[in-house]
Amino acid sequence: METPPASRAPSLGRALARSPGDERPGRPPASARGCGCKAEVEARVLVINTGGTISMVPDDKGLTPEANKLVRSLKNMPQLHDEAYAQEKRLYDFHEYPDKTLVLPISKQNKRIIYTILELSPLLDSSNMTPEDWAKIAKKLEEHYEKYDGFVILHGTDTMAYTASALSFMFENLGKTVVMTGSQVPLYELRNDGRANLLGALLFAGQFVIPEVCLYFYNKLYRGNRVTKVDAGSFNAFSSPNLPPLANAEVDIKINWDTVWRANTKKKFRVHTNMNRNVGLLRIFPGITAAAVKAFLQRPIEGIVLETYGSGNAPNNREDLLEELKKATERKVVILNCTQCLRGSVTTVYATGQTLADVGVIPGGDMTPEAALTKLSYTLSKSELSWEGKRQMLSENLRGEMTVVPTGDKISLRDSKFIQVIAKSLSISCKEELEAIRDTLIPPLACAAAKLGDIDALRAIREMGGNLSCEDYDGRTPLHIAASEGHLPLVEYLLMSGATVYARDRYGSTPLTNAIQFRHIEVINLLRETGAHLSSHDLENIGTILCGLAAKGDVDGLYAWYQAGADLEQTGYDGKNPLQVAEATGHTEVLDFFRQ
Ligand SMILES: NC(=O)C[C@H](N)C(=O)O
Repeated sequence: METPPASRAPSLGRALARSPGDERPGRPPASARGCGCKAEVEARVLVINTGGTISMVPDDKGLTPEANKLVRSLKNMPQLHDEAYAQEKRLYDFHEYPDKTLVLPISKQNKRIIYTILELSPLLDSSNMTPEDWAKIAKKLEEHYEKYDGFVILHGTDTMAYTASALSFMFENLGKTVVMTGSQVPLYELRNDGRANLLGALLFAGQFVIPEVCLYFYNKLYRGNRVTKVDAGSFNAFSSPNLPPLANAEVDIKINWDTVWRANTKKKFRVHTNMNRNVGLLRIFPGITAAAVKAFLQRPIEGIVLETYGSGNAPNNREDLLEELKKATERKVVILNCTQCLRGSVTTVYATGQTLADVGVIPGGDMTPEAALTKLSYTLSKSELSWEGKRQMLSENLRGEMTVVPTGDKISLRDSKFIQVIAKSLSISCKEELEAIRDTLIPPLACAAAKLGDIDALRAIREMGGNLSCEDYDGRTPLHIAASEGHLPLVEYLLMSGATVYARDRYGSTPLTNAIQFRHIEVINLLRETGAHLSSHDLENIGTILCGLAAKGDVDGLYAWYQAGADLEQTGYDGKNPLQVAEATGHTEVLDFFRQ
């Protein structure tokens, strides 16, 4: 999956297009390899194992997940663990969970993915999963959110689409990559799909910032709340009928960055675990009785997903049925309309569909039943919202779970004068080449606009279809530049436009470390509010850095690190802390700062 054949000639698109937000650089050059020209970088991924076929073994009752077996087995699989590297770097000496930590062989992008596997207890066949288990997964991830660059959740395939959908709502303001995966055949069998699925999931979680709950299966990365299990007997078990995959991992990994969902927020990541369980799925069928519908809608039910025919149709000649639905909505039961079809959307083109809207049923667009049910459960648990507020929330696109047709005039790539002029002078007309030009020109343009603090220019770039999380040749994003320059309104605008606070440039800097470097306290505070934090990489040699600032009497520098969350009592290489250094060098302003 990782290595393209050497003989393939680079296309114009491949040569020009650099994926925005691509390839998190992770750590700075820790050691140079081979010729010394390419530095190896590390990323940390947390794997939460919940069970499923991937970790099952046969017993007298059939396949069941076996606890504590996965790490032991993976240690013997060279494709998934490089013991020589672990020994050389004394990985087990430094890690919080030495007996649960593994490391992948070096990837083609020169990344070392160090991963830790934590298991939930008991491991479950996913048919046994409940909303309490979703909450357990969410809390485990929240507990470790700041310590890892990305996350993988191992899960059974049977209800993976439900869990992926539920987690997509439960994770509010998600800024890091979460990839769910599993397998159809246990990883311990000779021929299985578990190894490839786990490897692919780790590579996505460790190398790219795709801030969504994704589902990786059979070489494809999907948006988790768009999938449904469609095949019980194939490795190709999932389908995302209404949204193309976020990425394909074929000879090359190709990420469809335009599709990646971004939280567009200044708020910090948090999990919402208290889902409402008084929800249900009701699939209508020819001849369904009003008594059955009435029974289904009885208290304590608070909301249902009504699975209707075609583009959202139900019989409009069945007064008895419509009466039950109307009575339920009058009792404030929320009814969300989804189609029984695998592909397509609920509309009101037919009179039979309009009738449902008339009795208060909310159109669910092209949501899968799994997404609709979990969205209902999430929305109904928002006790701060009124009934109307909940209905409103259900019709909004919260996590990319439904397709919203954009209103207003969006300037398309082809309409952009600037791109047209360039394309014309280069005699380019095909869509792929236009896109390649766009992706090449947008990073420097967006970074230049960020330097100038020009929000209008960035707005225009965004309207042209440009991604404001794009990186220039050094991996620097507009947010890095705006943070370095201290342009607070621009930082705010970028965050609200989905820019990631976790981007690292090729020198290992994040927008937060740039803001520290240039002492932009308000920017530091805003980035921290949005969830930016110092990682173990940023804190390498922190004691020595702080002592250096104390020795120079640089109070602003110390304050910037303090605001960013650094511990000012760290000691430098000689065992002294910044306060002791200030005392020794007689910097009274630093001493005053520490005494405050
Ligand atoms: N392939 C699988 O993982 C199926 C299994 N029954 C589960 O969902 O846990």
